[in-house]
Amino acid sequence: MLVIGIAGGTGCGKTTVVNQIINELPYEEVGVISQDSYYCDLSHLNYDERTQVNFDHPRAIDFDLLGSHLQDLKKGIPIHQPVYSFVKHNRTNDTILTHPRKVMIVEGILIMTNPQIREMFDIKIFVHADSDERLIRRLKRDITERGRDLDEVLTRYQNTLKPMHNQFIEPTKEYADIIIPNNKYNTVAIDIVRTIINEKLS
Ligand SMILES: Nc1ncnc2c1ncn2[C@@H]1O[C@H](COP(=O)(O)OP(=O)(O)O)[C@@H](O)[C@H]1O
Ligand SMILES: O=c1ccn([C@@H]2O[C@H](COP(=O)(O)O)[C@@H](O)[C@H]2O)c(=O)[nH]1
Repeated sequence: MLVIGIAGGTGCGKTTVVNQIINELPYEEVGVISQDSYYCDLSHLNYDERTQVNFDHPRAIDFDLLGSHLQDLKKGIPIHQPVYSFVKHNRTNDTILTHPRKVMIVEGILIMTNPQIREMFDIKIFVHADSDERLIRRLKRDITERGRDLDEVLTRYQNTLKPMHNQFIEPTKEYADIIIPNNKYNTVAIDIVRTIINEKLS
């Protein structure tokens, strides 16, 4: 199994890049794991308390569960990937049965901050977009798709997103084998990654 880690700040385009990569690749050969599925279970907190959580700090992620799921997949064992609700700020009761594939892509802002998880990646990719571009994209996405308003996104950006990005996420760029500039759609970089995957699959 080839495990590819794709990191980068919020709104840089990780999910979009993953979808572009797997588009046109054989469905049964490639699987995706999202770090968002591994936000810690916050059922012990009420909704208002959950809105105050710093979701951009590594401790927000259940890396133990992510690590054991990756180990299982490497051994050929299917996993039940949790499903997260950004509207409720919590894990749902649903899971997605995720089968091991020849290529597994793991994407998320903090996946390269954890040394054990980092070591599991055969290829490490960092997607870069400038912070103003990321903020604009996040504003549009969170308002249309994640039930937020302008004030929520800007307050969270100032209080946690920006400082956590600078402290934890941006420094993981140094671990990357490939950095994809993504201020604009980057079809050349996508083609290169797809070629690498196709070589593995052939
Ligand atoms: N290169 C790009 N140019 C313009 N908009 C983009 C680009 N890549 C992604 N987007 C848009 O930005 C938003 C955030 O992208 P997404 O892939 O969800 O980022 P991430 O997963 O890194 O948070 C989405 O609405 C997406 O359509
Ligand atoms: O309940 C939550 C959990 C996370 N977030 C924010 O999500 C982003 C990470 O997702 P991307 O798709 O990479 O943008 C992170 O910046 C958290 O702040 C949230 O808003 N609510």
